[in-house]
Amino acid sequence: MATSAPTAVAVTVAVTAAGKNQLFLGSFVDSAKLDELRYLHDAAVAVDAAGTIVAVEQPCDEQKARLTVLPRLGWAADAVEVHVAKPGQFFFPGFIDTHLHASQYPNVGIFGKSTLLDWLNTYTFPLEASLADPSKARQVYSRVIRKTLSHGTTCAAYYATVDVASTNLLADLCVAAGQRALVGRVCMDQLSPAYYRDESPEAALAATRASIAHISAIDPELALVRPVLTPRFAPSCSAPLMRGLGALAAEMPHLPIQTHISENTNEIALVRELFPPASTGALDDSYAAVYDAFGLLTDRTILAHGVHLSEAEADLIAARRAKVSHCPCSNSAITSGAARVRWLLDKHISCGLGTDMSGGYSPSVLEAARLAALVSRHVAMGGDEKAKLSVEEVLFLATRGGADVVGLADVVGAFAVGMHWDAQLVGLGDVNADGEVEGDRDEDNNVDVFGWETWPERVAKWVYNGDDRNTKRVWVKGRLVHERK
Ligand SMILES: Nc1nc2[nH]cnc2c(=O)[nH]1
Ligand SMILES: [Zn+2]
Repeated sequence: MATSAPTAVAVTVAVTAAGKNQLFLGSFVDSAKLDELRYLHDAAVAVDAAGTIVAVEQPCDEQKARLTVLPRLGWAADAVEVHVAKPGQFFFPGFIDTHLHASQYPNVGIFGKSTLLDWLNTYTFPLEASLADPSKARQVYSRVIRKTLSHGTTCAAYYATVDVASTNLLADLCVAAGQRALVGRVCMDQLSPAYYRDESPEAALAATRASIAHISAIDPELALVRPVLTPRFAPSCSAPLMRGLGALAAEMPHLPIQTHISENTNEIALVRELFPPASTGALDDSYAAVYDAFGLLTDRTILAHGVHLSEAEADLIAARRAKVSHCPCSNSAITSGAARVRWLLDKHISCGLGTDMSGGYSPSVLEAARLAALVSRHVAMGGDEKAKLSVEEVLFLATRGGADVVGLADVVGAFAVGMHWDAQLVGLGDVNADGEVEGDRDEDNNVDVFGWETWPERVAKWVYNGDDRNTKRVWVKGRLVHERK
């Protein structure tokens, strides 16, 4: 099927930031390092009108902030918007979903007993193809953006479809809603039904360039959305297309690349059959070596899954400094396997979390974090006791780890001067000293806090029982993009 014509004129949509200086007061929690959270209580974070954090002060209440921080910043007191977290609430960095298919959102939960290759043909390709209808694409993409924002996802690495116009629409909608995003037009010119594939490698590359041009035009500084080269996975791409995408990656070194790798054993066998090393000049017959042979295994590459990687492949990925998006929900739902995250981390491979909707059934990165913890326990039960991931570790993957995976390690994922205010306000059900429920109503909250828990215990209860009801407010680059009423 041909991709539809690119939209003729790129509409410049204002990439809005907060527009006003802001002061956030209360408790802040972020990752100090992989296995350690930092707790800043009675603290203040000042965010300028462009959405950048300009001061982090602790201890600091509103009075002290007005007397010291605001004058130091040269901010007039009446021109600052103040946000105070209630006792028991805390600010946490926004989540980063390093791998999801916006186009598959209507199918969440619909996968039966399928595994990857039959799942693609039965459920996925028909739905993706149907989004060439612009009104359907608008409906689906608007809802996936709203839903992920409501779960605290401030940055998402999206796959759209092969269709240029609707891929561009996804980028427009991200800008309008204020969600930070990588948006990829899916490249696939073989082994999928005739109704859903690029007509030729040349057509795929031209369509990819058209989408890159549109996204670059609506956000010239790539402040919020950026295009991402998206070979669906090796079996979907002919050698000429892979070669062309490798050349495009070299021509545009600012662009990230996203794809899938070693998710399912039948998929791996297919790659071996399709790309014998003699035909590609690859180092060996592994899946990672195929991407490497085409110049697609780089420090800008996001590899989803990596469930069945060999030792040598992981070493190659580490050597190329490519990143891995761990997708525990999807890997469990469509029975792909249990990725060995500790093993990857021990090889110094940067890892983040992906919901991989709709291979994964949940739009929530918090759910992905919880499942990462559980799947790591299954790996541990397989004999590797140190495979277990802690609450601190899965939250690192959901924030700072993810930021590194999408190439934004210096921009988002933590509360530090110079980083952007991409954050969520988390509220848990709390009780006062008399045992009365304070803050959030019991019926609108799945986390019961009794009052005697330590802060690490509260955060653990959030990870294991929390959901979007605890996500009270969400900001991206200083702009309020979601508020739970
Ligand atoms: N999980 C998942 N794996 C893939 N491999 C190729 N395409 C897909 C997809 O859409 N989802
Ligand atoms: Zn995927």
